Amino acid sequence: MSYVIGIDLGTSAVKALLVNKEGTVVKETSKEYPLIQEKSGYSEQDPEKWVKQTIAAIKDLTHTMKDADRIEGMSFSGQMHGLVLLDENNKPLRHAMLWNDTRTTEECREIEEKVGIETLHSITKNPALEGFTLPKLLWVKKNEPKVFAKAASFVLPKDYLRYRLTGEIQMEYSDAAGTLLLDVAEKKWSKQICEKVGISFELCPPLVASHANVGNVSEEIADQCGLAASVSVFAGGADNACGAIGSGILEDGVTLCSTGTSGVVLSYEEEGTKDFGGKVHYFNHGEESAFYTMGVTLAAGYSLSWFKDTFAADQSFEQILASASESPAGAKGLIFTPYIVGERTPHADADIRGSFIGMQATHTLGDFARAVIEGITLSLNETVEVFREHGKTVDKVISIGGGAKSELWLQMQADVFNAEVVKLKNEQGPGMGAAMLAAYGLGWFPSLKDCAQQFVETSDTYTPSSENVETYKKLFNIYKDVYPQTKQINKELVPFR
Ligand SMILES: Nc1ncnc2c1ncn2[C@@H]1O[C@H](COP(=O)(O)OP(=O)(O)O)[C@@H](O)[C@H]1O
Ligand SMILES: O=C(CO)[C@@H](O)[C@H](O)COP(=O)(O)O
Repeated sequence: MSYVIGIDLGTSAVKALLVNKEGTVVKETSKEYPLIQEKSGYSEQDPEKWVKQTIAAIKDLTHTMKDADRIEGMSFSGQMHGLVLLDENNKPLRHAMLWNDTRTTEECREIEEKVGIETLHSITKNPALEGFTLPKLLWVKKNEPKVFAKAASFVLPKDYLRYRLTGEIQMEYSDAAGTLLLDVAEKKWSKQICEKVGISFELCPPLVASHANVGNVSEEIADQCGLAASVSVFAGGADNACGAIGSGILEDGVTLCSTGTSGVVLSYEEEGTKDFGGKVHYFNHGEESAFYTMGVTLAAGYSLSWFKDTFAADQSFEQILASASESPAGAKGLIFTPYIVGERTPHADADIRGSFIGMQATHTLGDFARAVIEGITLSLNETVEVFREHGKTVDKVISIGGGAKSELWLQMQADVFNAEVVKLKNEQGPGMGAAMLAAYGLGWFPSLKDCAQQFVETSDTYTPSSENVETYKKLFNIYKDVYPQTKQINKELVPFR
């Protein structure tokens, strides 16, 4: 039997899936790495750790295999937007600045001023947001001029990882869309934006399609990973594009909800010409010539991990979720807003911070845990609401990411979104999407849709409970009030951080 490997370079860990030609996940593994947060708003990672942990993960997959020489292809899914700035020898000049690093508010305003909000929107389809790559390039240029002077190119996290495995530098469209330098509809780097903001066009790497064969694993890496050097490497995609592919979101009508470190609600778009007024992101899909829109909650799983690490470090996620399930819908009047690193959708605000509202002496750890999960889900519902306001039907949601391991959370998503929520056999949609790009790139299937028919398998469906739907409708209205009520207070708290 032949195999492909799908690598998902997430924010909390790299996950590797070994998938056979029938679409069965034969083996999976994950290896963690830390976030580096030196100041409030800063979020970085060491690219060398991504490489080291990915090699260890692939080794985990291959070391007990007798037929590792039957692994034919490999592809990648990666956390989006992170700036990996490279010198002329393709060596990183500094740690990567990640998608949840929000230090670049000033640079966002500078982009708006120099490019013009309308021009920026017509070319990139998106507003200037702190998480995107261009503001990070400008921040380094301004604050670390000696580092920037040595820059020869920039790539995104999974592109750097792929470079280290193959020796070839490229970026593909679905991730390039999140840089704020791509003409999304034309699929080419925007000379106009580069010139207006003073970034050399030469820094932008060559662009390829997600399923493009970009080379082979180098002999040295193949040796370290227990692979044959003939393994073909395919470019891969942004984690959310890959999550969509791995969940079969390849046509209009089904919505994706991903609860990883970030939280995402995503919907397929055939064309790149619709206008959501910049309220949600609009990016190129990993399927050629397709697009998607999505809203992002910056700290989804991250809010739960923060809560666990800070208040219940001795408990597993399963134990925390079990105590949350003992608390009723509405957590006895306790509301949490997940703005612990600022927010993106629908409030692009780097200064906002989270709140627990309504604490009372009878609240238990379980009530707090429930409020955290509810707050994250209510935040994701703000994107569902934007989609519905723009005429999209949201009645079936495929749920992936770490949060989809929990039945309580899946049922809560059904109740809050008032939609059917479907769990896949494997919650690792992005890794599966990467494996599918390799399978399609190898020519195993005539299209990604054909591949999805074979590879994407659903398991359970969660239907909304009418009683909880009513409770969450009321709670959602109260939740939406917390942002405007705490915005100014948080601005005044900035100097204390
Ligand atoms: N058993 C569980 N139930 C619910 N959530 C979980 C569970 N295990 C992990 N998580 C959440 O999943 C998140 C990680 O999801 P993952 O999709 O792996 O993220 P990423 O791709 O960003 O690395 C963690 O932040 C954690 O909050
Ligand atoms: O910034 C975004 C999307 O715009 C995030 O969704 C990142 O792509 C990180 O994803 P996870 O590590 O949470 O999967």
